[in-house]
Amino acid sequence: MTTMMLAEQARAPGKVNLFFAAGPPRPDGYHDVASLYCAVSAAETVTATLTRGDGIAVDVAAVPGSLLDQQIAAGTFSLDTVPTGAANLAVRAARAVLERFPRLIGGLHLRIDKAVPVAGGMGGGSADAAAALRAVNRLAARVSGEPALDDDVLRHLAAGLGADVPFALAGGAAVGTGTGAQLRPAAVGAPLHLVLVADTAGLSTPAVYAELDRLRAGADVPPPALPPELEPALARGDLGRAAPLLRNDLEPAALSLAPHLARTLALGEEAGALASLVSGSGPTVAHVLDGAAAAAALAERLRARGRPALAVQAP
Ligand SMILES: C[C@](O)(CO)[C@H](O)COP(=O)(O)OP(=O)(O)OC[C@H]1O[C@@H](n2ccc(N)nc2=O)[C@H](O)[C@@H]1O
Ligand SMILES: Nc1ncnc2c1ncn2[C@@H]1O[C@H](COP(=O)(O)OP(=O)(O)OP(=O)(O)O)[C@@H](O)[C@H]1O
Repeated sequence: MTTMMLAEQARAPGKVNLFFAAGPPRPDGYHDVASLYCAVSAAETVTATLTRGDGIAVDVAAVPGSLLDQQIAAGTFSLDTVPTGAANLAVRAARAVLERFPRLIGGLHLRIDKAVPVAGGMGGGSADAAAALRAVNRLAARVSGEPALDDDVLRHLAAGLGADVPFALAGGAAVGTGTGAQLRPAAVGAPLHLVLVADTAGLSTPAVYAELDRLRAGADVPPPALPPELEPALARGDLGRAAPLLRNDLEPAALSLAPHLARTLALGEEAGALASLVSGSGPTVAHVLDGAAAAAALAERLRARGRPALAVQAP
């Protein structure tokens, strides 16, 4: 007798924000942003399997050699801290899809193979949500015989799950406006070579935004916008021109909450990086290197000194 494994798998990338400007706080607690999102070659994988039960069970594992895996090996992170219940973004994503397939009976098992640091500013949870949307959509359609949700519906569900989830669904490079969920594709002429350096602790995204508001209290904050020259320079693959324009408004706030990040940022200058910046709300730091060999060498040197570090390509 053969058993048919009813499983579907999907991947979604972690991200860095090559440029990130945030406006003043809005009445709803969010901030309007201008974000140049760029996917990195460190990705999350979600495998959705149909079960006989009726709940959603979650198993989380670290991808061998990933930044997350290095953090676990260094003893600075434990997978036990990742929620496996309704607070997990992949579970929320799965639920959002299942609501659209009301006739489907059965439970779900989600296996999440994580590569991206947790609460690291790289949108790991958002990538899990995006991958779960796709995997559960395909599984539900297969099992129910109904048509799969189209991309417009998936994008709508993604926006309801978090500001970074639509980008995780789209991948590549994109400019995000509004809360970051409104996207248009951006051109990157030559992939960037980054070294990502993980930190010993995570930073809470709302806490970093709150610190930004505190640091800017009383100041006149301009509406968020990308420098006009940045996109054309990146599209041409002109890193010499683009690198000095890279900036993250959340970096001073992340540094205020985690002052030791100044040291991690300084590692880039010592290594001849073209730019170094905190990724999103931090604390992961991204160094932009001039080529794959330079990136691999820096990552190797940092790992030899016990720092979780990884050379990646973006996008
Ligand atoms: C820092 C970034 O990762 C940069 O891409 C994002 O702005 C954060 O995206 P995210 O984690 O998907 O954010 P959400 O889960 O939607 O929101 C978490 C919290 O971050 C703050 N938040 C988020 C996005 C935004 N444009 N303004 C905000 O003020 C709010 O306090 C919100 O309650
Ligand atoms: N699938 C998930 N993986 C990791 N954390 C999750 C997940 N679902 C929910 N969380 C919760 O969300 C918090 C932030 O996780 P996440 O790794 O997405 O942060 P982040 O990468 O800094 O987010 P962002 O860059 O979007 O601000 C975690 O501390 C955890 O409690």
